[in-house]
Amino acid sequence: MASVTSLAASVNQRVADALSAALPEAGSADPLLRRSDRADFQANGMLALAKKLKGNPRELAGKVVDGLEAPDLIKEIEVSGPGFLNITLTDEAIIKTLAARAVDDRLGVPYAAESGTTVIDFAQPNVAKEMHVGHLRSAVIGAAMSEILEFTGEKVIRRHHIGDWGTQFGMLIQYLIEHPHELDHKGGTDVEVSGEEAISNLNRLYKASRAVFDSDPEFKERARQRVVELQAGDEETRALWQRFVDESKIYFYSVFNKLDMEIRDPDIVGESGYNDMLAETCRLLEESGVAVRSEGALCVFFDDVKGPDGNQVPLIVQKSNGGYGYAATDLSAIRDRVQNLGADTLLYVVDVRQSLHFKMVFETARRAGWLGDKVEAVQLAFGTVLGKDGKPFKTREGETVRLVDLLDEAVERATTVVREKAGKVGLTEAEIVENGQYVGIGAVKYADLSTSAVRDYKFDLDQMVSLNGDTSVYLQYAYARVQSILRKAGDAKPVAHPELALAPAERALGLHLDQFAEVLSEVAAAYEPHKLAAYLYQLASHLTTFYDHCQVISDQNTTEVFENRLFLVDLTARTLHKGMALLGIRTPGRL
Ligand SMILES: NC(=[NH2+])NCCC[C@H](N)C(=O)O
Repeated sequence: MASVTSLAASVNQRVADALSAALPEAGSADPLLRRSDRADFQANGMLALAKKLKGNPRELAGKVVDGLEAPDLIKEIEVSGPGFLNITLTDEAIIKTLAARAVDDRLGVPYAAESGTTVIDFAQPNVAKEMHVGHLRSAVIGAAMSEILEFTGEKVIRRHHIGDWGTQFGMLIQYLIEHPHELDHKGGTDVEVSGEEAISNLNRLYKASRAVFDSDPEFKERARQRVVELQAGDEETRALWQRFVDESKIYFYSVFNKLDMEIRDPDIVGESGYNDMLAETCRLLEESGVAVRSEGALCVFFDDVKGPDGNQVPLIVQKSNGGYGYAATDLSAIRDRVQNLGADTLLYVVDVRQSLHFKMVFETARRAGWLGDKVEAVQLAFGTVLGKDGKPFKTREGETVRLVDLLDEAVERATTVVREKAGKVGLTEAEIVENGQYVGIGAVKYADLSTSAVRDYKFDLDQMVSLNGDTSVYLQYAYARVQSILRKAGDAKPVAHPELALAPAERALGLHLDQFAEVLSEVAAAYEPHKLAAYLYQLASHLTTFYDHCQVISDQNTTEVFENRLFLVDLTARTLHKGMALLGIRTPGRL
């Protein structure tokens, strides 16, 4: 696998060389190269540099032009405005670079120069509870980030920090002890249980136990005692707890399956997985003085975290009754992930409403020395999913919307859209059903991934499955259209012909294709998958313009033009496919 130097990087290097030759005292100044409308690229670096060295920017730019020798790469370079450089590349350089990208499925994307181990915490629903849209966001964004990081060479360890511990389990387990057959499935233990059955079982049990808990003080007390036994590792209690976890996993897997997402069992390490570390975590914090006792509770204080009354609001790692909460678990998880899993980066894909929690947890871990001086802890925070009306997403009855219902509806709408066009392509019923799934689930994922994560976004199915605009189905159709051209081309192979003169639409498409690697490395570095979505959308738009101006299959074309255009659309299809796959979205060949 050869990693390919992008056109932008090549040009940048040549301009930088010419710049330091023209002005040795400039050292290794950055030419600040950008894509431009006026030419292919514009370099703005001469302005700042001339200002710094008290020279004339146009003069300096002129010297750079005179000293630049790159006939293979640069067709035209001129000084413009107050001292910009407008740079136009040769057609040959564009096609040659793309040909180098096309050799294998890495598409010339290099492995990151500095890669390490990232432990990514995402897709973390709660046991015995229905999944909601917030869990969708974490799953979709986290899965995409994992794939992207892995593709750029990072070692990625996935952790699904499911909520499987805490006081409500005392209530559930105690209820199950008193009503032993409530979780049973008709037909014995080895019947196949569906996700639907599993969640309805759990919902029923939750409601029933809650009712007793609220009305019967003695039950409440027994439930409290049960938590203690659970946390102390009592065998019978543990076994019953395990049944809740197993039943929930059946449900989680069915939802993830619907989402066309693979979640591996060993990667599910819930809150309970850190139980044995909690006491030690607290002891270390207390001994080092990072945490102090305050009214019986073990607390960490922060100068800049204050409540409305002006008093500091601490992070509570152990409650005054001795119980450990969410923070103690997260701190223990950090110790595990750094010390045992060797993480250099801890990435948390969690709702922005938990930002204060993570800020305090990270700071505590830092004070305790658990992050060393090189481990980075980052929350990739996402905003709230809103309804069409812009208000938090609820049913008309004011309840949280069930994730599965949403997904089913998305697939249903998408299937209608697919069916309307199916005749033209000659899809079979089975293909319509399959494509409906790919389009519906893709639509939900793409809507989530195409806006900056931290912003709230509106869950609007009509918009999501629209054929026009920034939607996954638009991209999927673009992909399918290329596949149809490639099928029509029959045995003809895509061949790059660097000697050809390119039409403007070909150049624009080509230059955009070449940016794939750079976009990916940006996305990986800044944890911004929406930039990959934007890139792919622009790619599809360039493709559309290309179709409008350049026919691939036409009597007017020479064999070389035909093969070269085939080459361009084929590389576009492969780039779309790869990019969409990284986002977790399928690209059917016929749509
Ligand atoms: N390490 C973590 N705290 N991860 C986030 C867990 C999210 C939590 N289960 C929730 O549903 O809100």
